[in-house]
Amino acid sequence: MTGYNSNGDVATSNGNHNNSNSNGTNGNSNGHSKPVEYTAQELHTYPYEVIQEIADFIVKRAGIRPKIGIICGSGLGSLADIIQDAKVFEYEKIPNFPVSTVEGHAGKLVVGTLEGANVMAMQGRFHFYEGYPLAKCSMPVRVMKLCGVEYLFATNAAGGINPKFNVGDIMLMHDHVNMLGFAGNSPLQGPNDPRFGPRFPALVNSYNRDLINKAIEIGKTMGIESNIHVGVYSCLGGPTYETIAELKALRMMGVDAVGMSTVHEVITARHCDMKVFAFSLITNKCPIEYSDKKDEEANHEEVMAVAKNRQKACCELVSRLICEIQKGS
Ligand SMILES: O=P(O)(O)O[C@H]1O[C@H](CO)[C@@H](O)[C@H]1O
Ligand code: HPA
Repeated sequence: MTGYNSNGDVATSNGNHNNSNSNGTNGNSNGHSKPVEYTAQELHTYPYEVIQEIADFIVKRAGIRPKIGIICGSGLGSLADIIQDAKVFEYEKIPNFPVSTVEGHAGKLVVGTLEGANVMAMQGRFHFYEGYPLAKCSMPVRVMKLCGVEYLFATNAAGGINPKFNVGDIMLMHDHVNMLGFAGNSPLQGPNDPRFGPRFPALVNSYNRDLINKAIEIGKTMGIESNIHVGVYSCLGGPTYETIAELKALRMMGVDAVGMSTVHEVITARHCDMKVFAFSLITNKCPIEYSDKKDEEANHEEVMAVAKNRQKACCELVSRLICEIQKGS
């Protein structure tokens, strides 16, 4: 495991310290100072110091402090491809960063500019079903915060439960139902570090109303107003897609779209007082009646194919919203 010595230098697991070496890490070459090994428990909850070290690693090499953080959903990695003057960090080369294991999540952090704003984008997020605890899944949001990010743009691919939604539509999230939270699981579980935020954060108005309204207006000028909705997202643990009974229950609870991500990222972002904008690309319609139709079964290939098809519209929405933020700053 990569660790740090008492000078804050990066060291590799064999104890040899690298000095601006090929894997992008930095440190002494004398080999005398002992690397700090973080325990599995420490990396379970990611202490402030580890997050700070990761943020410093990125900012130092990117040479800029990003203001907007983007998390690309399944098949939506192209949101990061439109970033200019990009510096790309493979997750494997960032000390103490988890690795992406899901198809459609490249595992790269891209830092650069978009519409004149400094941005950082995750091409690949971490999901609970990959075996990561929620604190680890959303740890990059805290890294973003300590890099200087003020706005989180979280995107996802999701199944449409609201019968009015069609495949390819975009649902601007204005609220969520935290099913993992119902089951007693939270990214904020464990000791609270007040340097990030309060022990008991409120989550009403988590989704920035002003940004939602701006996105609706942008949708109109793009001529896609009939494909844009505002609704409630729910995150389940996955990796199974939902049963009909579960989908019926979610619909009764007022859920419009379902996925396996985003909610823990939003919770983490709101805890450290970031402004949040999030949307779901509806990649499949969820059945809420029993039938034998095979084509009603969700599958990840279809999810990614739809996302690829709609990436242009998603990129335009994100770019133009960032442009609006820039106008106001
Ligand atoms: O939420 P994102 O990462 O977009 O991915 C969605 O797509 C995958 C299922 O096809 C799940 O990981 C679900 O959460
Ligand atoms: N359910 C859960 N997650 C998803 C879906 C779905 O139908 N589509 C894309 N991600």
